[in-house]
Amino acid sequence: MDPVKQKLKEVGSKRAEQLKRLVAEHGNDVIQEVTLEQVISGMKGIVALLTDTSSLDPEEGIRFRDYSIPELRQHLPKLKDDGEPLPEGLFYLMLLGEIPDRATVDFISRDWARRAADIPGHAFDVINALPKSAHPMIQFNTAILAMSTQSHFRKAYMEGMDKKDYWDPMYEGVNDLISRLPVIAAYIYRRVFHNEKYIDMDPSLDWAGNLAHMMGYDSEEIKRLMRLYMVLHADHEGGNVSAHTTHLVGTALSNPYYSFAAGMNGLAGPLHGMANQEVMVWLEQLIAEIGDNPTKEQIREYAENTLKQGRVIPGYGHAVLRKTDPRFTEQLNFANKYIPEAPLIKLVRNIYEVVPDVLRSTGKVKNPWPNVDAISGSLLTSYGITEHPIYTVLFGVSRSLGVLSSLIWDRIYGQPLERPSSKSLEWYMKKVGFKQ
Ligand SMILES: CC(=O)SCCNC(=O)CCNC(=O)[C@H](O)C(C)(C)COP(=O)(O)OP(=O)(O)OC[C@H]1O[C@@H](n2cnc3c(N)ncnc32)[C@H](O)[C@@H]1OP(=O)(O)O
Ligand SMILES: O=C([O-])CC(=O)C(=O)O
Repeated sequence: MDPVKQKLKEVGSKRAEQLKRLVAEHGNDVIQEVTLEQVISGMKGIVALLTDTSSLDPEEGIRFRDYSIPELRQHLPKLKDDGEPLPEGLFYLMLLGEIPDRATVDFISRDWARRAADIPGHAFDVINALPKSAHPMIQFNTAILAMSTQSHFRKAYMEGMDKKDYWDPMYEGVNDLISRLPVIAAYIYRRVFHNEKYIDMDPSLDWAGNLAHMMGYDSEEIKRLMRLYMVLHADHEGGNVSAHTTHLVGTALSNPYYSFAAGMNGLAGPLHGMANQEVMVWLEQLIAEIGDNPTKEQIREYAENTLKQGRVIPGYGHAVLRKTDPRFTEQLNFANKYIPEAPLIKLVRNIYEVVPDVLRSTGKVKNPWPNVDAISGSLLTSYGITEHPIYTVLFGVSRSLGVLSSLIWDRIYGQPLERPSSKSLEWYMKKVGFKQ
């Protein structure tokens, strides 16, 4: 048996038992009070989900199974000592709660390369049936759904599998799906932006290195950047739109392809993953209007104008974070180390000095600081990956690591159908004694 799966079986059965006991012994304990405002403001701050893969602190940012990003970069296996951690290792950490050794990471790389070779031809046919002008996220999601014809989970369910074993076909499907996403993403990229000049997978490469290779980038620098990108975007606890949606749809026992496609539809929204493309549109407009070397005063004016038009400044603000996103900082450190003079990076740095003040002065923005999307596109563009519409697809490839390892755990825990209650405005008014 696959050693990762074997280990998961041992760890999983113990934790599933613990959860059962916890609910049996403490099911009626009160854990939180909820205000009307929390409900109406998008359930912010309401603890309502069980997710082990990562947790988010408003001040400190993300921790993957208790490891901060700098700690991950220190401890996860790398191809070279001065390189970036391999995303395969992060997948293992999120799935199993411990740092893998290099041999285990190599096993996952090889396993994914093997699985990626079996993508059904119709996944490419449905992409080809779409106009090239269809946004890459439309093409990406269509292909994900098309691949669900191969779902182990659906097959096992139809054959009447005992529900305590659901995690097993879910594990298989999740690994198939993760392994294939770089191939699909690169195919869409080459189709839309490089005249359909496709590049075959190199099964000797790691998962992220292969993505760079299939997109047409074989330099070590871009592979390193891709590994960093894939690690940083992988997870952000369970309440963000893509993770929550994947989980929600999964609770209906939809297969991993359906569940993940649902999450990706959320990622494609401009307030979530698509913000990485929106940032580039905002920057391009700024450059078109003012020039590529704007003063801080000009940036301030441009940002204020955006707000006057009733629009958001993309890449800034967050639903949970109340400080600069460490994923922004990590990318900025990377840029400062390798490409400090890149014009877009200079612009990002200048914007960082101006926009928080502009947002603070509105008096309503809860977090005026940059999030992950404020720099990711500028970094990719500075390395020559200039086609902005592909950025959310790259985010999606990375996000699969977190939300799909959580989906396996959902089935290990036997999480039931998610079904909160909804009430009318009249109900809320009555509940709090509101006088009309
Ligand atoms: C990977 C990710 O998903 S990271 C987030 C990516 N998204 C973006 O960068 C888009 C820009 N940012 C935003 O729109 C928001 O900050 C969000 C969607 C990320 C968070 O939204 P919320 O939790 O509702 O933010 P918050 O509670 O601070 O909102 C309060 C007000 O400030 C506004 N606001 C928040 N951020 C911004 C911003 N960057 N620019 C302008 N206004 C903003 C909100 O629109 C809201 O206005 P309203 O009361 O008139 O409706
Ligand atoms: O946490 C959130 O709501 C959004 C976010 O940054 C992410 O999903 O990466």
